[in-house]
Amino acid sequence: MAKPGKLRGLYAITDSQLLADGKLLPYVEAALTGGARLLQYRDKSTDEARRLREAEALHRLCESHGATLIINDDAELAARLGVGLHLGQQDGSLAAARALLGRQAVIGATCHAQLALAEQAASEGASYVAFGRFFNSLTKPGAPAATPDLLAQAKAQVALPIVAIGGIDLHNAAPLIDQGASMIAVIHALFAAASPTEVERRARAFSALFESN
Ligand SMILES: Cc1ncc(COP(=O)(O)OP(=O)(O)O)c(N)n1
Ligand SMILES: Cc1ncsc1CCOP(=O)(O)O
Repeated sequence: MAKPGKLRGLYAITDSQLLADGKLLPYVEAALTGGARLLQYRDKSTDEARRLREAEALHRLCESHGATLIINDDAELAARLGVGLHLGQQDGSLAAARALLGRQAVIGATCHAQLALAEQAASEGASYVAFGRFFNSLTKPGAPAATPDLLAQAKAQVALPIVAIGGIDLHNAAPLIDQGASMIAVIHALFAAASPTEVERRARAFSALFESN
């Protein structure tokens, strides 16, 4: 199981469009330097060789910053690297992923806006449950909408760390942490930046929100 405290803070998620043209590694390094504690490699392409190369490079970066790497969707790639995994509702069995990756692996589950999905994920061995989208998301506009009060309900009912995702930026994140989110997952508000310096500044600002909460 993940150590207490490991699953708290800024959760950065990569996006292949925002991080094209050689931006992936410098922008991720900046996010980690700025304090991101988890990094999810989210790449929907079918280029297996590139995915393996990029995931390996991200794994090295995460290790050098003491951060946790999570692979989106792909349990085989997570097993190959010995890292964590995030599964959506259509991405295969969480219990099978737990059996494949072992007790120590961080495995997260998408629960949209449904507490029942979170309870099920907990019973199947999830390490965290993710709710959202909470706001308009440029990355995934069609994701089911959730409201912040869901986080307080989840905190009372589900004994796992809670991730909030979807349209979160530096102006709307704090109330989600107040309501019970122990991680804030961000794509656009972190990586749609003009330079690595700006990514690092944003990551520091997101991370600081957890110090005052
Ligand atoms: C932390 C986190 N929460 C939710 C998601 C969404 O996962 P999913 O529903 O599988 O959708 P895709 O990301 O695969 O488009 C996530 N990736 N990370
Ligand atoms: C993957 C995902 N799942 C629900 S919303 C979302 C996108 C989050 O990206 P952004 O922070 O840009 O809204």
